Formats: sequence, structure tokens, C-alpha cells
Amino acid sequence: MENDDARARLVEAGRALVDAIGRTGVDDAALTEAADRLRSVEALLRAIEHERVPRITYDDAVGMEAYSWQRWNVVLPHLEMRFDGIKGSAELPEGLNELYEGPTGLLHGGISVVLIDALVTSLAQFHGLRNVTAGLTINFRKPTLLHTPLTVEAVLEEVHDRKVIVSGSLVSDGKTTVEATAVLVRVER
Ligand SMILES: CCCCCCCCCCCCCC(=O)SCCNC(=O)CCNC(=O)[C@H](O)C(C)(C)COP(=O)(O)OP(=O)(O)OC[C@H]1O[C@@H](n2cnc3c(N)ncnc32)[C@H](O)[C@@H]1OP(=O)(O)O
Repeated sequence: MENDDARARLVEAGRALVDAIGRTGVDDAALTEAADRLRSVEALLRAIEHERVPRITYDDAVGMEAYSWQRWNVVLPHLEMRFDGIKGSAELPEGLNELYEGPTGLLHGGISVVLIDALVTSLAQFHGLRNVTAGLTINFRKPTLLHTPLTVEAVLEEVHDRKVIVSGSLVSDGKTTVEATAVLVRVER
């Protein structure tokens, strides 16, 4: 990675921009001007491109007690995961905003599931179990509010020959709002 601080500043600005684009109420002239300016920023960035959004691959993350998921991807929430034995967790201290809204004022359930899936699969990977998600059972127990601190939690429950069972949950302001059980299947590559 070239320079983490500089890239982190860019990604933070990008996340703020995506939020501003979603909410803006400026007039058409300003929208057009903004679009033109963004095209020139895009050209600046595309001068040198990676084939993929840089990330620590799951394979590289095996055994790492902290894993930074989607740090450089402005589209998905960034999760700082921590692993401790059979448990994994990640905190989003400010929660998520309206970009991820489903029902009015509430987090979209699919986003909750993405967060849980990311953590459960990474926990298995932390244990060296290279896997894909084969099945996910989800229960949405309570509404998950926007702008409310979130914790994602996972526990490695069972390890079979090819199948790994990991439970996951989303905790919003101290209340469990989503519970999940994942069936992960070990793959060679
Ligand atoms: C804004 C809106 C956003 C919305 C977003 C919504 C988010 C949603 C988030 C989504 C998150 C997405 C996350 C992602 O993107 S991960 C990527 C998505 N997942 C995949 O692409 C996986 C595709 N499937 C496969 O590659 C194969 O089917 C696999 C590898 C899974 C099995 O390969 P294979 O056919 O060779 O396996 P096998 O038959 O020998 O079986 C091996 C063992 O596994 C057990 N087994 C197998 N399958 C299942 C199953 N389904 N439920 C329960 N158990 C199952 C089976 O019983 C056996 O167990 P055992 O008999 O040994 O005990």
C-alpha cells in the first residue's frame, strides 16, 4: 500500500461524499457542476489503477487477531474485527446512516446480514478454515436503529469435516436485534 494515511483520508472523504450525494437538495445547476467536478476527480484517481480494491485477503488474514474489513471500499461499511479464541467481534460506534436504510429510520436487514456474514466467515478464516457461506438462517428479532452504536458478534460453534457452524448476531445499543446461524463449507481455493 502506498501510504495508508493518505488513502484513509481519501476514503473518509469518499464516504462523506457518498452521503452528501444521497442527501443533497441543491439545484440542477449545482448538481451538474458537481457531476463535472467529480468526473475530473475520477480522472485524477484513474491515472494509476489497481485491478481490485486493495484488501488483506482472507488467506493472508489467517491467525491475525485484528482484521480490517473493507477499509478502502467506500461502498461497504468498514469493520475492524477482533478475534479471541472462538469469538469474534466488530464495533461500529456511530452505527450506520441513511445510506443503509431499509424501513424508515431502520437499518436494511440485508446490510445487517452482510455484516454478520463478514464476521462469521472471517472468524472461521482466522482459525485457518478457508470457507464459503453455504447457508444462513436469520432471525430479525428487533428493529435496528440508524445512528446507534452497533456490535457484530460471532462464535465458532462446531467444526466438522467440511462443514463449520458459526453463530452470529447484531447488537444495537446493547440489544440483540438480529441472530444468525451460518453453515460454512470448507473449500480448497
Ligand atoms: C442492500 C441489500 C443487500 C442485500 C444483501 C443480502 C446479504 C446476504 C448475505 C449473503 C452472504 C453471502 C456470503 C458470500 O458471498 S459467500 C459466496 C456465496 N456462496 C457461494 O457461492 C457458495 C456456493 N456453493 C458452493 O460452492 C457449494 O455448494 C459448497 C462449497 C457450499 C458445497 O460444496 P459441495 O457441493 O462440494 O459440498 P458437499 O455436498 O460435499 O457438502 C459438504 C458438507 O456441507 C454441507 N452443506 C453443503 N451445502 C449446505 C447447505 N446449503 N446447507 C447446509 N449444509 C450444507 C453438506 O451437508 C456436507 O456436510 P456433511 O455431510 O459433511 O456434514
